[in-house]
Amino acid sequence: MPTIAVLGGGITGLSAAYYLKHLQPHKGAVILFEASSRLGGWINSEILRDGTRLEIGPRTLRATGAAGANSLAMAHHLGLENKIIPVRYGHPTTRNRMIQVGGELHTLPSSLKTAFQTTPPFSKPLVLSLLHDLRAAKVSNNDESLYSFVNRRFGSEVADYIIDPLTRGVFAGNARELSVKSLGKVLHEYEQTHGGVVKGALMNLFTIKKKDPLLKNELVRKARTEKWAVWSMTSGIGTLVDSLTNRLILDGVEIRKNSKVDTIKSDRGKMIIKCGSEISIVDHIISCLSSKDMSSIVGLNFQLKSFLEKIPFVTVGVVNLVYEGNSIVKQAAFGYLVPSSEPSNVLGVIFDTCAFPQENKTVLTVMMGGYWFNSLFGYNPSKDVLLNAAILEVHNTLHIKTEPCSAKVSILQDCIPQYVVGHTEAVENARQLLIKDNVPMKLAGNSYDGVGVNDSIMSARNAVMCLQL
Ligand SMILES: Cc1cc2nc3c(=O)[nH]c(=O)nc-3n(C[C@H](O)[C@H](O)[C@H](O)COP(=O)(O)OP(=O)(O)OC[C@H]3O[C@@H](n4cnc5c(N)ncnc54)[C@H](O)[C@@H]3O)c2cc1C
Ligand SMILES: C=Cc1c2[nH]c(c1C)Cc1[nH]c(c(CCC(=O)O)c1C)Cc1[nH]c(c(C)c1CCC(=O)O)Cc1[nH]c(c(C)c1C=C)C2
Repeated sequence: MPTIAVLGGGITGLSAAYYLKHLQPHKGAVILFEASSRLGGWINSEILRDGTRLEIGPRTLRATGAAGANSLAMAHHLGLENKIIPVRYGHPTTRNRMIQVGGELHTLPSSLKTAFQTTPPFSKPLVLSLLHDLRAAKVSNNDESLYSFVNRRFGSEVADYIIDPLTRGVFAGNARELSVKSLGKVLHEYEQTHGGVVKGALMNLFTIKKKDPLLKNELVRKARTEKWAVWSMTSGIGTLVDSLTNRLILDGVEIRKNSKVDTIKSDRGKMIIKCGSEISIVDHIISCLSSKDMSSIVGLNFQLKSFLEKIPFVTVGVVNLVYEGNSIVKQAAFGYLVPSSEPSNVLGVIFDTCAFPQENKTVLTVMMGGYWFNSLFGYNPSKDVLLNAAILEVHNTLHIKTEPCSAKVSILQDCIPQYVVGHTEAVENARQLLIKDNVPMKLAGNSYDGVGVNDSIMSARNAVMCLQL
């Protein structure tokens, strides 16, 4: 029976081990290596002594799309449905997403009605940007930056006030450097195939779509019927990690914590893993490490290393602020994002307790830095600098004068990979190289096929599906 090693105990690694046992299902040994003493990677739900729940990493999973359905199906199989808290379309956090321009908060248009109105900071109704796209000439290219694509097709206001802040609110990144082909694949395809985004979207209406087989899943159907937009769990996203871990233990997966893989190499169809003084020889590896960590362990395979090294990462400062009382923030909203044109060190602020209320507490999360982290805060800022910046931000923008009753500051070093122009090809080249050299290894995780939790789980599933055992 072949032995499979899963590298990394973040959500991708845990999901890969889960799919090995439940999708294929693999009868041989599965060993999971995790460098640290805890599982979950960037997923980090914390419960304070007074019971207040904080999320330092991800806080919601999208319920929509194929990857959204896939995660829900996994949650269903893990028996988590009673612990899920959905946020339905129509809830203020799905309608009210704000941006800060000139120090003022503005709600982004979120309905057909508001798209026909002129709402500041826009100088004209958003619907006119669709006409801009219909009139804009097609430019044939293989990839370009998200900003330049949107600026060309929809105009500068959509690029500056929607795409720029949204790129900060998902990638903590710079829309002028990130790839439209990787992040807006469909938009890029519509222009290349149909000459424009609106034209492509209209053509798409007439194509027959395959029914997603996951729609048979009870929880997926419930989410569709009840119009869930996003979801979390009663004790936070960490519950997914705990539940997966328990399942893997029952499935007989060998979980090795505190086991940092130092090097891996391929030798006559096997993979050799060096971890401290221990050597393990396995038949296949599913790497669920970030490309950055992976590049430091691939040893002599310089070509693979050079592909992996080219994917940049950004650091995010996360400050969770807790206040006594429920009426600290006046606006009922998801939160707000700050476009890069604003003179601010803040990327955005999430109003956590608006989506997921907690008894007599208001929780806000201020996210800072990202692509601009080092230029704003230097290489080793003290946590006090970030805390003070966060308190000043909510004081100035949300007019919160009271002191938080507790706060948590985290500096998440190199936490979000940046899919820069050319990313899709670089990933494809890295995967092809492994196939060409007969290296029995798959690459999964948020460095390659999407940065969300859903994408990570889906990439684990795809890696397992591609295994030929
Ligand atoms: C601040 C923040 C907010 C986010 N918000 C959301 C959100 O709201 N919704 C959403 O869907 N997504 C969100 N994300 C993204 C999501 O958290 C990540 O995409 C996802 O957690 C990545 O999981 P992963 O398993 O691929 O990687 P990781 O979590 O990075 O896991 C990799 C694991 O590998 C281990 N490791 C590293 N090197 C080695 C080694 N040499 N040997 C063994 N183990 C090693 C690490 O310790 C780690 O546990 C957010 C991310 C951040 C940082
Ligand atoms: C301000 C910085 C950040 C905020 N969230 C993140 C950063 C860097 C990280 C992040 N947020 C989401 C994802 C997953 C995306 C996915 O593929 O599912 C990641 C990596 C979720 C998300 N955040 C926003 C949107 C529109 C989404 C997509 C899912 C959804 O519709 O909810 C916007 C947003 N992010 C932040 C704020 C303050 C904000 C909008 C007001 C914080």
